Amino acid sequence: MTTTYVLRGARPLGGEAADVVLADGIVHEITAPGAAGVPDGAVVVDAIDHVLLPGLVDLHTHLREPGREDAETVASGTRAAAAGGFTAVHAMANTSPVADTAGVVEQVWRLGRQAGWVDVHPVGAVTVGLGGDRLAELGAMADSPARVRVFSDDGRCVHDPILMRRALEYVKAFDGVVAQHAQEPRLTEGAQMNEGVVSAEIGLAGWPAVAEEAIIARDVLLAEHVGSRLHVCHLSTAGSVEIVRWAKGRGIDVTAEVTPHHLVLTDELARSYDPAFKVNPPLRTAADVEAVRAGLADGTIDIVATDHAPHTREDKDCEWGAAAFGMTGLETALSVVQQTMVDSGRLTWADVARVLSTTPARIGRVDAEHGRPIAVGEPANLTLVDPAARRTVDGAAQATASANTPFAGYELPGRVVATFLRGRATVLDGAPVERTDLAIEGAAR
Ligand SMILES: NC(=O)N[C@@H](CC(=O)O)C(=O)O
Ligand SMILES: [Zn+2]
Ligand SMILES: [Zn+2]
Repeated sequence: MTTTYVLRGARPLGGEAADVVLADGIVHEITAPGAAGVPDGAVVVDAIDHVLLPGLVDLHTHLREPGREDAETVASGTRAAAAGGFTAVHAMANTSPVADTAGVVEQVWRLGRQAGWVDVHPVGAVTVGLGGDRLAELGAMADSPARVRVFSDDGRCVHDPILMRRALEYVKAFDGVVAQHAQEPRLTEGAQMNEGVVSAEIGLAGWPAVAEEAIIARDVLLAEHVGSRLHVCHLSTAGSVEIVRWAKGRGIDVTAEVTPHHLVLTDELARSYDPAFKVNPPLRTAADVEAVRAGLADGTIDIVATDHAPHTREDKDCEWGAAAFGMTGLETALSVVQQTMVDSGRLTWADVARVLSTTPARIGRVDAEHGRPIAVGEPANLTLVDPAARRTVDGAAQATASANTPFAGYELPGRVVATFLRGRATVLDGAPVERTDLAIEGAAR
């Protein structure tokens, strides 16, 4: 038996207040505020002035299992995801072994089900071992119980144009998408940060914007040529926004994501030589930050994806040059979007639902369950947010197993009060709810 929840006075998509009743895994009833009855045993959640969103969907998460369980596991990463308001994540393929076979993607998918925090949708590698020279068994991964629809060599760029072309052609058969990590490898050899004034002044090898833009330009043309769909991972430069805008104007089937960190942080932070700010693609300039915000506001950039990239202390607490690229993001994403886009008036909460739930669910083809309208009969995958709350980020206090947040010590707006996965609370009163029903739910499925 699942608990019934009465969300008293919530504002679906930031609109008019309502009572929203969750029962039997679905949205059971939506009434005027204060009007919903409370059945025996139901839990009433004070949701006055809280925004109710469809559960967030991350198209770009690194869960590190198998292989780097010292940095994150499927269980710890998905617990962090629930704490951040997510109900589904797409787990990137750059694990060890690489998720390039039906066996590995099925393993990750099963670990996600066992953990039960969010729905885990494995991303399949495009090439064997991310090696960039042979296509992986894309069809077998698509046909596996994990039903893979997103394919990516993320961490590496699918550089060979003939392989990229074949991948784009191949995934059409099962309505898949290739998610490209756009990084021209020759132009970025040894690169440590954005190429520009700051890299020149502090003497770190630079990574030019054109290394990203050249690949995006090539790939949108390839996608047009073969009539396939393309997704651009973690777009980070003003020029990339222009290329995607041009491609969409031409009718090319391309979607693009921006990370929370590229919406707010700049390469000025590298002056600290703090590897917390070392990430791929690198933090760019203030002009790029403004361009990606404008691109997200006008719909050129379709979604926000976290690129949650946990790393151990050994891999991060060292000198800049030796440190790993990447930052955690699941537990700060919504707050950063609120601060940069909602509180500044550039997006409404309905837009936030679109860029963090509805559209990522559609791109990843998980939209039968996730990113649904908040309406009676729909699956109760929901996130309740208190936008008036403020909190100071403490890396050590987060649910992720790694502490490499770039936002340590930042005061951010908004707090995830509750997350519901098929009507079950994974987060309540802002804290993850440990499952007591594992055996029962496992059997029921
Ligand atoms: N973003 C990063 O800096 N690192 C990612 C890889 C990637 O997303 O390219 C990682 O796996 O650590
Ligand atoms: Zn990447
Ligand atoms: Zn990534």
